[in-house]
Amino acid sequence: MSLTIENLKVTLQKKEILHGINLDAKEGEFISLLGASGCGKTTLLKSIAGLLDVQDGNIRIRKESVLGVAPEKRGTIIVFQDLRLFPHMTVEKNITFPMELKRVPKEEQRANVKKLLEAVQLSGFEKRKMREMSGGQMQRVALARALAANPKVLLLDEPFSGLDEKLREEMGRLVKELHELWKITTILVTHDIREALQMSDRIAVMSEGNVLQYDTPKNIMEHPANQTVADYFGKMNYVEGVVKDGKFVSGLFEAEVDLPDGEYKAGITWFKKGRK
Ligand SMILES: Nc1ncnc2c1ncn2[C@@H]1O[C@H](COP(=O)(O)OP(=O)(O)OP(=O)(O)O)[C@@H](O)[C@H]1O
Repeated sequence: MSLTIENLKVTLQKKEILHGINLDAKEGEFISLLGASGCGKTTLLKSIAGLLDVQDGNIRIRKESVLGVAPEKRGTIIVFQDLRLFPHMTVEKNITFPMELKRVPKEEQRANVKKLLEAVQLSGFEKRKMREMSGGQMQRVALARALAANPKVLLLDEPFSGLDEKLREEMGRLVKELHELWKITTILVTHDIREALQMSDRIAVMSEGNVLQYDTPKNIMEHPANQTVADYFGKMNYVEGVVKDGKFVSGLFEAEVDLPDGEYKAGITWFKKGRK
């Protein structure tokens, strides 16, 4: 469902952390919050979920303000980096937990678990104890549990950052696949520029409690709003692509260029011929 954040100000221990954030996500959009450590990404996510008090501004889900609505009644679910699963319980129990709270009938719970485990590619793992699962498998269970709550807005707070690069990419692909299928409005917090570019419809680049730019990956790459955004994206090593007829095309962004045809590597402000 759609999400609108209007002039949001949040103060923690007498220090203003968010200075008037404006952001909107259309129904089914995939948004990333990108920015240096401490810029307020988690604070924004927790505010949306109702885990922090808001001093000024508004948060609307499907046009209705959710300020004052208890976290469990907002229709938001956060998956944190530490996952917060119950290690002594089975996979099934972990996933049915939100359904128990909603008093979903047992039969329906079992059918849902089956469907969710299929979705996260863990069919047959119902009776396994959480502590017998690998890191990547736990991430999948956490995702299944989040989806079990049937959220209006799914909030992902760097859920893959503890994984090695290969697993991280795998999880990224899975989340994107699930998003394509279920179209749940999703906000992902990440430090990883490449992940944000690959996964998002739009990216909010944050710095020190403000949003510096909120736009599609393509527009941000082609027209960074200011030097801070350009420098931030400049840290990304490169993307690979092809120049044909004056146009550079890659999986991440496209740009008009005055270069001969061929394969190129590109940073935000440079192009280098060849793939080496
Ligand atoms: N409970 C709190 N009380 C006081 N200050 C806090 C609290 N939680 C976070 N902060 C401060 O708020 C600022 C933003 O923190 P936040 O966790 O939102 O940043 P972040 O962008 O998510 O960082 P990271 O990428 O490292 O997770 C930081 O300066 C942090 O020290």
